[in-house]
Amino acid sequence: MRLDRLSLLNFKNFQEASIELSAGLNCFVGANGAGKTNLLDAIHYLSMSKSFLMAADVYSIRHGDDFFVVQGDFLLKQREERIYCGVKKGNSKVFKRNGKDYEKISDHIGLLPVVFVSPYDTNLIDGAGEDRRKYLNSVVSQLDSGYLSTLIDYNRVLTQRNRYLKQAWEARHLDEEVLAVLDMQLSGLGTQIYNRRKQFIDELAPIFNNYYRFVSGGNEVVSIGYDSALASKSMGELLLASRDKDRYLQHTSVGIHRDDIELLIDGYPVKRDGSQGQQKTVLIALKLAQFDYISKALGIKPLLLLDDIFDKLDMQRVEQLILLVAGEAFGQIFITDSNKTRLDGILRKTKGDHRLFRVENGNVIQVNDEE
Ligand SMILES: Nc1ncnc2c1ncn2[C@@H]1O[C@H](COP(=O)(O)OP(=O)(O)OP(=O)(O)O)[C@@H](O)[C@H]1O
Repeated sequence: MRLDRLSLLNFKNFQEASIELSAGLNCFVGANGAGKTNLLDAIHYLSMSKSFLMAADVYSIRHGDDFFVVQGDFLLKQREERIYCGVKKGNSKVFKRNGKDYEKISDHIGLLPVVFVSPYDTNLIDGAGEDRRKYLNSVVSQLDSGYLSTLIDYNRVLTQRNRYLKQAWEARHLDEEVLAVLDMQLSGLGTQIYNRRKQFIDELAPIFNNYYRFVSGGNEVVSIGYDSALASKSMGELLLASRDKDRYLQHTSVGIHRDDIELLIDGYPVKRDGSQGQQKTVLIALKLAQFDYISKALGIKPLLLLDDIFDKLDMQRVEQLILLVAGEAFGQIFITDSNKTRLDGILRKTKGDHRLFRVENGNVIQVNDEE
């Protein structure tokens, strides 16, 4: 899979831009605030139908305008695919594949997978459990279209259960049978989600370790695990055991909406004991492992978006990463850096097709390597 052309209209700081991309490595160099991350976010839109920054769509409309359009011409399994995303203030988002509106935009997720490595990923380490669950949900839904609908159903039943607990508290009467029906539905959906997430993390773990070892030079040992109360008890047992507590709390205190990912370095939490460079290496290894996992599961190499990945890393780690990026293991890569010398270093090592672009105040210009 590859993106051949990216066109933007009123997207963030780009008034109008159209870029012909390399099938291999695409390097974007420019000063801070030039719009490099915005370009990667536009690509994220075409894959995931929303901003990587999770912001509302209207914030991606260029200041002073009232709509934006992002369009991409892809080649997927020898077929051309034109993806269009348009957002106008006050209207709902229009998302089209080859000129045809999607009935449900969520049906698009997984068609053109993407892996985004970003400085904003730090919330996967120092953020709340919710940030890590969002990450899990976003990755697994690219792998398995049924997962997203199961998750939507789970959240719907969870809302119903919480509403019922509140009503029962206010009415001073709880019908055990109503709760039992809700619990049964929630357990069935929750167990499916637990199994899918656990399978993903268990299979990701050895790949994650390998990438960490390669980039760090084997200086530390890391591990990743899925942290869930469902590991020791079934969801039905957990709901039953917390029924009294939930009545008083008026919400559901157990379930997969409380789960987390555990990241350790030499046996201790990365969040507490990892240095900034180690934390960054963990995030990069996690995302590269995700890339391998998705490639194998879907039989397509996702687009790899690498935003400012070298910051905070020592020379040895930077060199190892350059080896990875310049190699043949990944498909189409998009990499941003404010340091042109570093990008030149990567381009010199790259044997395959590549292009260098300069980004300046919302303009993108293709330049020759030696310029
Ligand atoms: N809706 C918008 N309309 C106009 N400009 C916007 C909008 N949203 C963000 N910007 C501008 O985009 C710029 C940030 O772009 P971006 O994050 O892509 O920079 P960058 O090149 O990646 O910089 P850095 O090297 O610092 O990471 C800022 O100048 C910001 O004001």
